[in-house]
Amino acid sequence: MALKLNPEARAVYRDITSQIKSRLVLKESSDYLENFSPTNDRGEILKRQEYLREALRRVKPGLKELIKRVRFIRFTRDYLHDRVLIVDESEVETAIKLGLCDVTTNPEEAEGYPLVLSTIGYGIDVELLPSQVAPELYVLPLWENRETLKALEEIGKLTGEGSVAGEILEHLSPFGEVVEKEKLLGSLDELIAEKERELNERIEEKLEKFSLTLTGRDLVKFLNELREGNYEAIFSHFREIEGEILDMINEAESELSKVLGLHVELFSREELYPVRIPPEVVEGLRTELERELKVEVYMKAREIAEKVRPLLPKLREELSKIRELDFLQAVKAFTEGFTFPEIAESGIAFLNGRHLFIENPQPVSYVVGEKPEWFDVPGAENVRGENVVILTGANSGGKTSLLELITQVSILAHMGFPVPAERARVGVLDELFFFRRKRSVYGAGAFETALRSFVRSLRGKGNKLILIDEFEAITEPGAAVKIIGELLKVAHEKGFHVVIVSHLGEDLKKELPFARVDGIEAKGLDENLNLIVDRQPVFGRLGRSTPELIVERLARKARGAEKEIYERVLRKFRES
Ligand SMILES: Nc1ncnc2c1ncn2[C@@H]1O[C@H](COP(=O)(O)OP(=O)(O)OP(=O)(O)O)[C@@H](O)[C@H]1O
Repeated sequence: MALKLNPEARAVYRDITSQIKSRLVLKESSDYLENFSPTNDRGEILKRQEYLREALRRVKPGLKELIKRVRFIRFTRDYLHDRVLIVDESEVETAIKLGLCDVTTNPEEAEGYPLVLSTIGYGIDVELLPSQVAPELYVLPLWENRETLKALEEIGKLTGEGSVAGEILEHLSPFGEVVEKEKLLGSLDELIAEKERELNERIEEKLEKFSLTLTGRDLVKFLNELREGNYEAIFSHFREIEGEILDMINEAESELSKVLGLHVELFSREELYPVRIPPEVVEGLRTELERELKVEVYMKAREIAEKVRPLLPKLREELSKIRELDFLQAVKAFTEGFTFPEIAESGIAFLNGRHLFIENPQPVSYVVGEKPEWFDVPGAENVRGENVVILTGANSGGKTSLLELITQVSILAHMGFPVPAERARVGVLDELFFFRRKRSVYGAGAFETALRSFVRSLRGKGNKLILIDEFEAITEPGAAVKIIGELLKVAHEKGFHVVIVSHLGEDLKKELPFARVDGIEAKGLDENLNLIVDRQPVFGRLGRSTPELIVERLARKARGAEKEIYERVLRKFRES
């Protein structure tokens, strides 16, 4: 069952999960976090710990960067309008069910489709399988996600778990040729216009040179031939240049043919200069190229799909594992330096716990309930396994922060996560209550609400940890001692664990012999009159309050009559 959290404990849980979520690369991975919601099942906690201990080792430096390159490859079932499938009457139903393209039994209806597939010999032979009818649907998503495949391959190497992505990439590589051709087809107009321009330029150059050779001696020869009526010689002169131009045209065409992978004849032989390709010829070429390419793409895709299909289940598995890896890298980053707590029957103890949301916190060691043998911090001899602790001490000493830290450690432990401490032991809880001090609300309404929440937390049985931040602020001190005293007795009788922040430590201690009183103390004042606080509570000792320290400081500094008065006040403090 889930560990029950009251609203303020739940808010701490939310803070923790949003910290982890902020370290995820993929939004989808946050689903994983839901498997780790706090539980009161000891076996489950231990199972999660065991899993995380192992799994967090798989996270290696650089993993996050690789995960950033991964996109989820979606194979969608599209209806392809460029093909028809000719089948036998008996196969029609199955073929239509594939839902991949038009289906017919009549070969005549196949006209107009660039791609004709058939199970009965009227086109490219296929079996009624998606991978044969529409192999592009397998290959294209993979081709477009080569970056993801490369990342998966590297992740496989990094984690040592291997990957099928490398093999898939190898199979895919021949697809590059047809993709190149598709690109070429897209820029056919520019390609041809460029060739046309280039060719005209070369012809023009040739003609210019030709006109130059005609000057001088050639001109005299030419005139002589003209006079003699030797037209044949004149024509041969021109034919020579005509031949050269034709050579150039042929050369240009064979270059284009090579690029397009198809024999083309584009330039008119009638009009040699300027050469010009009529638009309808370009269109004709485009149609032909498109048709050829369709078949080529299909054939290549089919060949590749055949090889790649058996690898897809493993690829899917790898992709879904990416979420897990992403989750793990986020957890690892968040829990850097944390330790897995021992899971015990009850109570909570930790050494050098570090508050999650205070920057550079002073580490604090704390224990509620049974004291582990390793809990040997200074003053630990004053800890006697008390279940109920009253936390007292200086203003802004860190009392609230300590309750928060206890909540954080408890929640993380119940998630099966490591906790921010050097060592920790956490008893399995059924319920965790955290009551913050209600700062701005005063009056009977606030008191009533607070009292009701407190009492409600004491109902029933089970393992409970109840953390209460200064209850008396909303009632009179005298009444508070009576109320808190009785309620803590109930908690004690029921074996619940309680930490309550109170300034009434002294009075409560008299009422509650079973409780321990801890104190967070100011070590003194710095040169700016600021308190120097030791965040580590002193076990079994009331925390000196701030006013006392200030009086002490003034008493030390003052002279004469004033000093005497300060000392008298100070003595009053010391008496109690
Ligand atoms: N372990 C710690 N290390 C460093 N700073 C801390 C630590 N604990 C608390 N602080 C800082 O001390 C300040 C006061 O803390 P907190 O509010 O917990 O004190 P408090 O004793 O509950 O105060 P109040 O008497 O007003 O209720 C906060 O700014 C907090 O960030």
